Order: sequence, then structure tokens, then C-alpha cells
Amino acid sequence: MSEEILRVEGLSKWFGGLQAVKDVSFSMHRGEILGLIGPNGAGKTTAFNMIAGFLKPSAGSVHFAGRDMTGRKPWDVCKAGVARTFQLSKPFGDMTVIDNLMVGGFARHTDRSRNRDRALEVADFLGLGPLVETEAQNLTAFDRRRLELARALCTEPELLLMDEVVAGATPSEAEEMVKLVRKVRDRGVSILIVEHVMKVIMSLSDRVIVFDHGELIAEGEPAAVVSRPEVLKAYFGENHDIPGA
Ligand SMILES: Nc1ncnc2c1ncn2[C@@H]1O[C@H](COP(=O)(O)OP(=O)(O)OP(=O)(O)O)[C@@H](O)[C@H]1O
Repeated sequence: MSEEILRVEGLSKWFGGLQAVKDVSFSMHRGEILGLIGPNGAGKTTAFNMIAGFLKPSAGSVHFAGRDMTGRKPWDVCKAGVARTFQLSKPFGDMTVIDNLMVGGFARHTDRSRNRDRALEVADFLGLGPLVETEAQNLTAFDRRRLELARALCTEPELLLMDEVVAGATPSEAEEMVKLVRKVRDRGVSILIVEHVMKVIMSLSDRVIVFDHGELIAEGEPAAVVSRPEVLKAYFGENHDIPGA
């Protein structure tokens, strides 16, 4: 059995009277791609933000590589080796790709030449090599996504939290992004991915967990999980009638 990289136990979040995440527990092992799915408002982003340190849990714990990171700030979580991507990439538009990437590196190390080398290597790795001197504001939407992923990799993460990587992408861009995510995993980075596009989740994930109304309702191998009655009910309602099913 491979080593555990993430353990979430009894994680809960209240927003006033609304419990967005309810006593959720799961774990990930090193090198795994875990898909987190569920209908709108299921609590995926809230759980994600608690793991990344952007929201303080109301209850429960988050352990990363054996260290208790519960309620720690995003920069501490990042220093511990957890990076995240945002659905909406917001690079420093008037800075070049390489400078944007070096900002990512400085989150972890202050050594400028090490950060530059790392940034160049990551840019090459993700197909941004020819664009390193381009201002970020002149990149295509897809290259901005690459930049978002590259920026996260420059912090040298062991665990990468990815939020909706293909939202708004064309089918061929989505395919390209799936390949890039696999390449990142093949470098040894574990990946927790929140994604609405089922095709992407099904082809990328080793395992999926399903949230509904803040609860974890199913967990397992992708094809088996998405055909479970409780998962179909969460997505399509009680009297679901799926064409072709
Ligand atoms: N800061 C907040 N204050 C109050 N309620 C919130 C806050 N953030 C989220 N919620 C509520 O918590 C619930 C879970 O939201 P969350 O965004 O985590 O769901 P989600 O599964 O990520 O949804 P989506 O797929 O639409 O992004 C929703 O009812 C949402 O309205």
C-alpha cells in the first residue's frame, strides 16, 4: 500500500445556519488522481478551500503528509507542499510568462536563479517554452490555463488541488489539458481535482468521491461510482430517466 498524502477527517463548515460541508472524511495516497464531483452547491469548493487554507473549518481536521494543517493559512499550506489552481486564471498581465512563474517559485524559495531554472523547466514541460518572454495578457485563454498550472508547479508541490481545469475549453483543449494533468501526475504529484465535465473526470481519476448536500455519498472507481443509484439520484433527482442508460 502506498503512502498516504492527504487525510481529511470529520471536515465540516457552517456559513451561519447553513452547513455547506458535513462531517466529511476521505484520504488520498501519493501519486493518486482523486476526482471530487457532485451537483451545484454540494460543498466541493468549500471543502477544497478548507484543504487549501482559504477557509477555516468549523470542525474536523486536514493532515498533509502526516502533518496537521487544519486551519493553517494558504501560504503555510503552500510551503508544506500543497498548491492549487483557480478556475479563473488571473496572471499579472503586464508581466512576462517567466516572471509570473518566478512569482510562484518565490512562494517557496527565495533563491532567484533556482527559481528561474525551475520556471524555465516547468514552462518547457507544459509547452510554454516559446512563450516565456510573452506578456501574460497576450496569451490565448488556453495558454493562460497552462500558465495557471505552471505557476502552481513552480511552488514544487507534492499535492495539487485543481479547480475546474476545462471550464469553457474547446473539446480539443480539454483533451490537451487532460494530457497535461497526466504528465504532472507522472512527475509524482498527487492531484485532487474538482471538475464538472464528466468525461474529464472519468478519464483522469483513479478514484472519485461524490458530494451531495455537503455529505460524501459515494467513493470508489469512477465507472462504478457514477452508476450507483444514490449518485444518479443526486444528479438527476428521484425519477431520473437518462437517455441511452
Ligand atoms: N462564503 C459563503 N457564505 C455563505 N454560503 C456559502 C459560502 N460559500 C458557499 N456557500 C454555500 O455553501 C453551499 C456549498 O457551496 P459550494 O460552492 O462549496 O458548492 P460546490 O459544490 O462547489 O458548487 P458548484 O459546483 O456550483 O461550484 C452552497 O449552498 C453555497 O451557497
